[in-house]
Amino acid sequence: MILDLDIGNTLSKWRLKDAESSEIRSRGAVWTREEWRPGADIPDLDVVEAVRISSVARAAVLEETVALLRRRVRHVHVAHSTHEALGVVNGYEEPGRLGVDRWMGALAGYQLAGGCCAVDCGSAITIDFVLPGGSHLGGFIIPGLRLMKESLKLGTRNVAIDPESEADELLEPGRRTVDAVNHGIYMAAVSAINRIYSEVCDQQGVALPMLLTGGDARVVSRGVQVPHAVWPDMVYGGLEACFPMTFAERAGKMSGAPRVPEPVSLEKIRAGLAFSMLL
Ligand SMILES: Nc1ncnc2c1ncn2[C@@H]1O[C@H](COP(=O)(O)OP(=O)(O)O)[C@@H](O)[C@H]1O
Ligand SMILES: CC(C)(COP(=O)(O)O)[C@@H](O)C(=O)NCCC(=O)O
Ligand SMILES: [K+]
Repeated sequence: MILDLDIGNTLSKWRLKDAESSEIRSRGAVWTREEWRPGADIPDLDVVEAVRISSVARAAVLEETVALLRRRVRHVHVAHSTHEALGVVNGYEEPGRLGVDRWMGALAGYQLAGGCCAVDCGSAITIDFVLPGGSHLGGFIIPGLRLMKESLKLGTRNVAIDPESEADELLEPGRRTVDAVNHGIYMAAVSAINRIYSEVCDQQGVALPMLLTGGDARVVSRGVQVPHAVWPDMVYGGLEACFPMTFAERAGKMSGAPRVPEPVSLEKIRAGLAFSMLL
């Protein structure tokens, strides 16, 4: 089995992938913390022959995790943000400082769709752009839904947005604090994504397919008007592309990759932008 680990600021996600069949056998998530203690929510390492890790947690968390895994598993691969990989050139002045989850998402998006806009809705919402030739432009970082809510300190932190709620409801004015906050942060997130996408496509003169991932991707997806696909395993897709192990991976296949969404024309994007400026 291959153990893929995506350690975020909030949650450490894992999945076990069969090295022979490329099937995903199990998956889970635990709160990101200093140590991995064996327990019901942690995979059994006895069946693991290789690990691939993307981590944006504090260095100590990664070091502890890697030290523990190296005692039990032969192959441990840790992803890093580099100047160039798989045809993508990192847009950061200091490439190593780009969050490796963003880099994995950008690489996966490029491998799937060519140029793309990769959006990761986790603790932070990150919006990264890669042009069709492989040039990563950099991106945007805003607080994620939960962080925005906590920063208001209005006592609404424990009332999460119902992931099943419809965008229409979430975009109405709230008539209680908790709704005013939930609808406000939702509007902030989806309007930022819509606007940033249009601005950058306009600047670059290209309509890019958008891919969405992260813990809040599904609910955010409902409010994003830009045609897009939700790809929960996008960060894992970057790990697969960087460290291919299975037959399917060596052939360039990434698990759970969606169909590439067809972007609307650049003219439409520009018309939408011009219209929003007039209001
Ligand atoms: N079951 C869940 N447990 C915790 N957070 C969840 C859950 N479902 C959705 N979320 C949302 O997803 C976010 C975490 O998403 P994730 O992509 O794992 O973030 P990160 O990579 O920063 O750890 C939380 O901030 C929260 O808003
Ligand atoms: C921006 C992030 C905090 C997002 O992390 P996440 O929400 O996935 O936990 C992470 O990618 C990070 O720590 N990046 C380093 C700074 C940068 O990318 O510029
Ligand atoms: K994120």
